[in-house]
Amino acid sequence: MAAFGALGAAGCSRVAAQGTVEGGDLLDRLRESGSVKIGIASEPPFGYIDDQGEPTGEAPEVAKVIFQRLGVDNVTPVPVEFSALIPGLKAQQFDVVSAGMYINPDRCAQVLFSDPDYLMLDSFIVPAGNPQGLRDYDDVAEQGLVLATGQAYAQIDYAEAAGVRDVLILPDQVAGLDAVLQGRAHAFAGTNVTVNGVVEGNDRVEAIEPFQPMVDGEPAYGAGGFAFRPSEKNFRDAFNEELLRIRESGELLEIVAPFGFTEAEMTDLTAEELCR
Ligand SMILES: CC1=N[C@H](C(=O)O)[C@@H](O)CN1
Repeated sequence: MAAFGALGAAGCSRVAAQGTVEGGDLLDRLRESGSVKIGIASEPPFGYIDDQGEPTGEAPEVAKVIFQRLGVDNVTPVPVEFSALIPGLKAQQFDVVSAGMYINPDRCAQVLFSDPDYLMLDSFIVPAGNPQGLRDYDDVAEQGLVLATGQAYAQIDYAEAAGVRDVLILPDQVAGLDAVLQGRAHAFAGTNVTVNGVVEGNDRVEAIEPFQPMVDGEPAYGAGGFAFRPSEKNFRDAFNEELLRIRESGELLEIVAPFGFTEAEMTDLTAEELCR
């Protein structure tokens, strides 16, 4: 049963049975409710729930600043597996994906992206001492080793492009650490900061030197941003305007530095370039 409300342009919005609000301009409705739902993937340091139960990480902290400036004070996290971020966005479970998702042509065919707020190299979790001497995906392919990575991660494409035949798909980096510790995979591939975060304090594993993944001889840039439903171009544009402001002023680096991001991870790349 749907009740019709007076939100947004007259007669354009309606409150559906589950209490979600549909129709009209999304940003207007978020301002009115004072709250926005962000999809996160429980992947420190990109997005996670801290010990106090609060959403934090590189992407949620950037989102908090931008939404405050857009007049939306409360950011409510919706944690899902990484592979459920785009389906969850499309199914209206949340309003924006705030998980540091890499911007690439496959994903651009499904969602709208902001410009990237960081650029990152890859790394692998390997047993301490890196017994196979791994430096990149080509080394894994040449030695016919098992490479684990996360479900729906861009790293699956990088591994396949290099000719890795045995890719073990796992829910996340914690499962990846277990797989390497138990010898089910020779390595786990992820972003440099994810991998370094998960090996910290464990002397049975290490992170290899960060490297630039290549696909068909070209660098596959790990540049992440925020994802929006294709119907929400106005919302994306308003968000992006604020993002570019803090990117240009340097405030972005101040927000993300506590999560291990440095000047080296700042970028001028655009979503348009990454979607090509
Ligand atoms: C932040 C992040 N980015 C990559 C991706 O977007 O596929 C994956 O490594 C999963 N986590």
